[in-house]
Amino acid sequence: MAYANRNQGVFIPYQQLVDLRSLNHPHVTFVHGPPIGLINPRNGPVGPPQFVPIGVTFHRSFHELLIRMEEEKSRSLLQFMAGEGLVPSPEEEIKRKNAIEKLKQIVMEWIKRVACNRGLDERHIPAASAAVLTYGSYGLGVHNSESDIDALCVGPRFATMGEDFFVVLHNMLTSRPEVSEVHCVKDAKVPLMRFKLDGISIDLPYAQLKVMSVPENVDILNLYYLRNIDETSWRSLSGVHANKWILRLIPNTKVFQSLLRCIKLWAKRRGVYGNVRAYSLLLGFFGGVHLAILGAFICQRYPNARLSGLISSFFGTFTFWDWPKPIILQDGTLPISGSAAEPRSFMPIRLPCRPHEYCHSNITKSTFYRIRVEFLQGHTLTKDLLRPDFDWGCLFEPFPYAKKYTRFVKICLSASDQDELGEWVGWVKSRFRSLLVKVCDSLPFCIFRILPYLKSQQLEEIQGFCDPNPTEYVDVNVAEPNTVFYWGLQQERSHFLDIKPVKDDFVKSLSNGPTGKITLLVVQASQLPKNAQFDSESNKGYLNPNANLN
Ligand SMILES: Nc1ncnc2c1ncn2[C@@H]1O[C@H](COP(=O)(O)OP(=O)(O)OP(=O)(O)O)[C@@H](O)[C@H]1O
Ligand SMILES: [Mg+2]
Ligand SMILES: [Mg+2]
Repeated sequence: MAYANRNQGVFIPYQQLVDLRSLNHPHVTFVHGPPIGLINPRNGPVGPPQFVPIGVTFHRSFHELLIRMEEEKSRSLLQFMAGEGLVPSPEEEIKRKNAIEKLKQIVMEWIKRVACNRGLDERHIPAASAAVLTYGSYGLGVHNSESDIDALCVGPRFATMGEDFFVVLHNMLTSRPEVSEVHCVKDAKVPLMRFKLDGISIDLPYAQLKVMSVPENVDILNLYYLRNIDETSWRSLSGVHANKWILRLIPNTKVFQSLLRCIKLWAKRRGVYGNVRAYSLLLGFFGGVHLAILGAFICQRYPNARLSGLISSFFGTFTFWDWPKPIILQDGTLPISGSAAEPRSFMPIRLPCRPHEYCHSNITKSTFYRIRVEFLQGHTLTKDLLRPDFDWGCLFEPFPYAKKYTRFVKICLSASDQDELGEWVGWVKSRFRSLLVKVCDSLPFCIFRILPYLKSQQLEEIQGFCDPNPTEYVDVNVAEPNTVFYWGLQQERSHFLDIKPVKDDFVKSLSNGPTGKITLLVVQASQLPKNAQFDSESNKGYLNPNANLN
């Protein structure tokens, strides 16, 4: 909000200044608050009174000029984004809509079959109904052609997760010709089935409501439907809840969507976005939900700002944020007092739905550092957007791994066919955290359980820093289907890293799951495959999960 006054110009309070703080212009005057004196209770005032700046005033014509320039920068950013081909084409959108319609039909067929299997009265079977609700980036309208569709299957009281969802619906899906690569992720915080429908990746968790029939357009914010539901269903519903709240709490949906698209592209290019698709696969970086809440937070703080100003504020705010102070969207309720509800996380980000929980996060010391450096770099680049030589391209430069790190840990996962590889990679990724850091906080306190962990070997512990680049590559020199990761290692530490004990420890943590081959090697930057797209020069295809490395 700006306070206009024809004589004095336009006053903007500090909290609402976007990227103009660095301006040193004759038409800008700093405005100070009333004098604040330091008082010593015994001897009276100490030193001269302090004047704290509370904002700036702009000469009206200069202010208008700034607004025009900000609008111009916002337009050029939108053009840049369109050039990146991030917005799906109308054909792609139709394909997605059709896939969702098909999924809804399959789910309807399924629930009638379950009603039959469960011996429901014949008269009730035609009325048996379940719903499919989309959320995630698709629900927020910020998906691109690489995004999955996150869809929640909501079923009635007689359809169980263990039997009806993971067995009956699973079998129905695998028998359809248009469905492929069906995987069950049962041991995640939010259990789900993951598959491709007409080539589009779908994540499908399940929530069971304690009602006999779930209408197609069920309002899951209505307390009637939420009575007595189990904890897993609550967690599964939280994605849809969070989306609904975010869209309710932001002042302008269109601007929010543009901002979120931009910061997702930035995070992907800079290697701080994990293409996670399940909570347990988060590799210490942001997932879509974290960025959505950070973006919504900035939109709430600067309700009248233009896109370019929001980008600048995004970096300015989070560079100087007093982490681990949590990010909480204003929703009209009072903040929870005390820190009891806050998780022990480097960057707590609270979900905007009730009960208030925090986004699950696997941020480690190394990834926290990486993210903060990226925020700072973003801030340095965008704090003075209005300078004439500013170019949006510099913000979205791919992170130059080969220049930043001299050594990498190469993790190669392979299996005899693509399907097995999918299961194997999913399993290994869900355990990746224990390759980076000690994971013993969930163990009950028992010295015999903890002892082996005290001796254990994790990359961050041994090396002090490890950058788990989330990009997945394929090594064409390996005959079997494979997925390769290259994680950057700190330069200053000793060049010697005995990878064998690290591998042995990690392999131990992989028992009790799907099997496949794993090799761990330390390679020099000069040994990276020749056309590896690790450098900022190669732009397109950098994040292609199947980028060819040879
Ligand atoms: N760590 C998490 N904590 C809480 N909720 C999460 C978490 N990860 C995912 N979710 C829920 O699952 C939804 C889908 O997650 P997903 O990883 O597919 O992100 P997305 O926002 O859809 O981005 P993308 O375009 O990369 O798919 C999120 O919107 C969120 O509601
Ligand atoms: Mg998604
Ligand atoms: Mg997903």
